[in-house]
Amino acid sequence: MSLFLVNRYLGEEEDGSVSKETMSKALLAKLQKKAKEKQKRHSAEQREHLHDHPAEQVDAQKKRKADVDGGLEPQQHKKRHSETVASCSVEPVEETNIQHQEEIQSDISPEATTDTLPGFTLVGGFESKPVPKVERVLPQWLAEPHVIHTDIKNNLISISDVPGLCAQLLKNLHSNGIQHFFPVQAEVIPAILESAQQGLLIGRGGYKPRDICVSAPTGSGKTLSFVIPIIQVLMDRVVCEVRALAVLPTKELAQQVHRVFASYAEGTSLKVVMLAGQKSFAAEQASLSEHRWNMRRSLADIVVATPGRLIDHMTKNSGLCLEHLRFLVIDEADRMIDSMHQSWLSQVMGAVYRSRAEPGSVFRRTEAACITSASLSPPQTPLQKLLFSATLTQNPEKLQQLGLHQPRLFSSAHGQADSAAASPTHGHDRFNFPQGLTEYYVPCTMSSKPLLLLHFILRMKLHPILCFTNSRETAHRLHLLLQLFGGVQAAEFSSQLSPGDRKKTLKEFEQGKIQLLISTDAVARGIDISGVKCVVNYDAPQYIRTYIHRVGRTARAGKTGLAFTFLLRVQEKNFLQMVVKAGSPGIQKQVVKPENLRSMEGQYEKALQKLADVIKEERAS
Ligand SMILES: Nc1ncnc2c1ncn2[C@@H]1O[C@H](COP(=O)(O)OP(=O)(O)OP(=O)(O)O)[C@@H](O)[C@H]1O
Repeated sequence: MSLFLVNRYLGEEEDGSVSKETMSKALLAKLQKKAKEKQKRHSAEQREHLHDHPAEQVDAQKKRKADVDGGLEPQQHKKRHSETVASCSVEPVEETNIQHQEEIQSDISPEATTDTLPGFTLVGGFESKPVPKVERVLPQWLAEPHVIHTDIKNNLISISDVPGLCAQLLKNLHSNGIQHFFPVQAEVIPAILESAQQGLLIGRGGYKPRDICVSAPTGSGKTLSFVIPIIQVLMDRVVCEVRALAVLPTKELAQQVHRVFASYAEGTSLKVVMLAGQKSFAAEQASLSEHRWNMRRSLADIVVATPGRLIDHMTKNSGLCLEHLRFLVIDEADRMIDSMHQSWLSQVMGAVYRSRAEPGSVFRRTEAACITSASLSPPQTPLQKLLFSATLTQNPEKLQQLGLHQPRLFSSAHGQADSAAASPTHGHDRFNFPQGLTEYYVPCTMSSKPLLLLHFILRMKLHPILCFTNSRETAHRLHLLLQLFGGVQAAEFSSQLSPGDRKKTLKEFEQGKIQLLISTDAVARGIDISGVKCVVNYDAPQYIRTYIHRVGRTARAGKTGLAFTFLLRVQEKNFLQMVVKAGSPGIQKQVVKPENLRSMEGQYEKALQKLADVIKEERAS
């Protein structure tokens, strides 16, 4: 028995002799015939379409498969469908109804709907279409930088060939052993000098000078490319005010840059002050300014600071006045962008544009905004940002956080015309590696790592070696283990050491008293240690930027150097891909045969046993 009974209007009964049943059957046969014809027509059309568009054939097959309920195969689906139908024991009348409904549904073809209902979008019928790849389009200043040569040795420029440097600076350069400028210096020094041609108070033509971004390999001499022009421009100042501020991510880097500024400011009246927590807060405050007869007098022309200490001085109102700031140097700029959450830049900008000068005065300062003829007319003291990094991001969104004004980019990563980096549409950042650097990876196991390191020092005599670990704990254990093994002058370096100990350790390493310095990434960036022949990544770095800065501690200033990265089997594929994608000229495999390590194994086992006791004792104390 059927669930529903549908009484259908069967037309006028012309002849009373024809029974209702006969008419039903006739109608059913007619409808079935019509449905079959329609089905045939539809499949013929589909075949024709797929023949014209073979690529869609695969999609159509996939779609057909996906359409099957619950992911069943077509056969199963058919079976289930027929079972369902059978279990309902549908009377012929209902069967007619089902077919009739199908017919009605198939009648609503997309064409028919859009034809009959113009302006309506048909929902459904989604098919995967090949979507054109979105290509990265960089702003022109990033896509077309001023190119810097990476080959230092063959592109030296005599210091006397760079115009605009005074006799005192040339003397200081000579006394620091510098006869030639490196390519980055030869490009960037004249650019900064040119932007200050009109003196300190106004930019070229009365306008704000363009900001400058520099992306050049590690050890290519970026420090002097801002130190020299800043000293040159500020040298003629009459009143002492803070006119240059260099911000660096770590205390060690701030000390290093402070030293360079101080040595080139010799023989001038410029005063360089460091705010990095090396001295007490009060001592730093006293070095910034003094008060006499109720007047503040600045004692600093150039301030070198870490962001944290800088904010301390600004918030505690310690006498740091930035209203006359002309140059803001952001060294290791990509790292500084990452620390932007500390909002140090917005605080600096706030202090710079807090000027009390009357509107229209030449000392008036307004932040660069949309350029109109009105906004350009009043001359004002300009602030120029100078950004430096070996791994400067090309991500405009990140750079945008720095609020750059019509920036100019000097970059070596775009140097080779055939390189993918030359393309502005390239999907990821590529960097240049120092020319004198040779990169190797060494396949290893966890237990063979210390033996490999010992092999490099004792057999291959590659010292001084700067060895990087990913954690303080690994650095400490490795140091203890090598001490227990004996025969190697090793030291460890991490943020756990006191500032004094850190300074002493670096000095001893530089003097050659330490053969192996085991360090965390505390010295990975910017630190310039002369004479490092070899860098060992005891733990493979996770990020390409970390790798570039670590290996960049060797092969500096046009010299040669070796970098070895110990890789576990599981790390090999990803690590090598990462390095090649970043633009490495090539990383070679260096296999150390197990028999080369065998003779050290006995002594190493003993050292390992002792290490367990030492660590226990350390934990207990
Ligand atoms: N013109 C030059 N002649 C000789 N030596 C130079 C010259 N310029 C810089 N150097 C030396 O090159 C070394 C590297 O310079 P610097 O530290 O400025 O490199 P960098 O590009 O800042 O590197 P990083 O990206 O690692 O910070 C330093 O020891 C520096 O004294």
